[in-house]
Amino acid sequence: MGTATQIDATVPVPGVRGVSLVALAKDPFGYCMKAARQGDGLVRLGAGPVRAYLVSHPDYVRHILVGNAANYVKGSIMDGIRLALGNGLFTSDGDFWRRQRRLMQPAFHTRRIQRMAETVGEAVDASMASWAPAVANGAPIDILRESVQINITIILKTLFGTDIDEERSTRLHDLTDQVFAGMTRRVWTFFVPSWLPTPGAAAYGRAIEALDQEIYALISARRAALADGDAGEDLLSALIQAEDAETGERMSDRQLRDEVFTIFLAGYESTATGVAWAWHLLSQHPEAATRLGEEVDRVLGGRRPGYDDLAELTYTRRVVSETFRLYPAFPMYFRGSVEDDVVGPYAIPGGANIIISPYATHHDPRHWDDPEAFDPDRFTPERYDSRAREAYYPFGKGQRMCIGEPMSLTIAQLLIATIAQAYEVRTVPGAQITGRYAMTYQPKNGLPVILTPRG
Ligand code: HEM
Repeated sequence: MGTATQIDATVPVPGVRGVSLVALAKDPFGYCMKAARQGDGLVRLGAGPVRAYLVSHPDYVRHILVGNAANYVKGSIMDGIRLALGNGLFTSDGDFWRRQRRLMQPAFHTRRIQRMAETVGEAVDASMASWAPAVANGAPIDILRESVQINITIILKTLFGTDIDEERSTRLHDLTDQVFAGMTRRVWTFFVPSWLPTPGAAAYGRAIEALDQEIYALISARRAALADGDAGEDLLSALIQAEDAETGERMSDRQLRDEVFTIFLAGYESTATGVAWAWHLLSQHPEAATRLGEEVDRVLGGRRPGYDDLAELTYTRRVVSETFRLYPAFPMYFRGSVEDDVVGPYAIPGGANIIISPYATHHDPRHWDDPEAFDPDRFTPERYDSRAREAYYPFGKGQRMCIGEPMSLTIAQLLIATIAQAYEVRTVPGAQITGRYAMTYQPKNGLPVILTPRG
């Protein structure tokens, strides 16, 4: 339980002004980002009885995620997400979450990530081979679609030890998109009266059920393989065998399903989208692409990058960091306050919905100079000072930080280095690129680029 705080602050949280509720209904993400520019990083959303707050000031974010984290649970906005993820690591709270995190953390150890680097190489090789005809003809390829294909291959191999054909991975991706769409619709329902029907509820239910069948089939195949003595180096085998150090307990089948569903959903589209946005940015900033190319040539001398090269690929890493600043894969995440609290000068009541937005912080000129500019050198040791660190949190903060961060950064760095080594990436003239929010922030209609082999 949170620490009860006497509210004696007198400053009411400012409400949103001059943005119509029609705008909220049409484009809730756009509404939230406009709202974030008002006030000083804590603003009350909606109107009437809605008790929802958008938080983007780094100090207030730190208070909620770190300083008084015990007062902020995942909250009721997550109810719609729980329909899909159940009581997995992303959605659970309290002692149950703590036990699961303790149980699962060892499965994300560095050795597994090192092994995963080989899988990254294989997946990107297969995709690059399939691009050859388009490259030869100067035809565009959709780098988002390709990045999704590569990342889904990596996560399935890492999670289940399974190679997967394109048809199945396309089916899994379609289902994931439907699940994300259902979650997104549910997330915004706290703005509307509870007696209104939620659009798309049946389709959401069907998508969860279909993805469930796929996940259960993959779990039972892995259980059978384990029973046959195939120890398996995959994440799922580690989760099946994980024992609580205090109680010796293992996870139930239902819990395994929730965790696997969570890792699958949290795990590939986020990284895939990030890598695709990186290529979009690089295609628009040839000077950055040239520096990247020079770095991979110098460090790798024509060899494929491996895990041990990552520390040397410092500019590549800065490109990844800057991409996740401009396009944090999860631009918003959610909490609910337990007791009344004081955040900065503001009174926040217990039972309120809280939206934390790294996207809003990362684009705020009060925290970043020229925030819309793509400038990887913001992340040089000289410039990435403590103020910038506070204002940067694509993977969260505090005890609920992303368990997959090292995995995701490794994949992103390796993919960007490998593609930079082989191609120059150019924009397609006339292509209009816009984003859309569907839990992750992704290009709306794909991301066409033209790849030219590097000399
Ligand atoms: C670009 C890639 C990714 C981004 C930006 C990202 C972002 C995040 C964020 C912001 C949170 C915290 C949410 C909160 O505080 O409510 C989180 C949690 C989580 N992420 Fe990621 N993530 C990424 C990739 C991954 C990958 C690759 C995996 C797994 C393989 C993963 C698994 C999880 C899990 C299980 C949690 C819940 C952790 C907990 O509450 O203990 N994520 N992620």
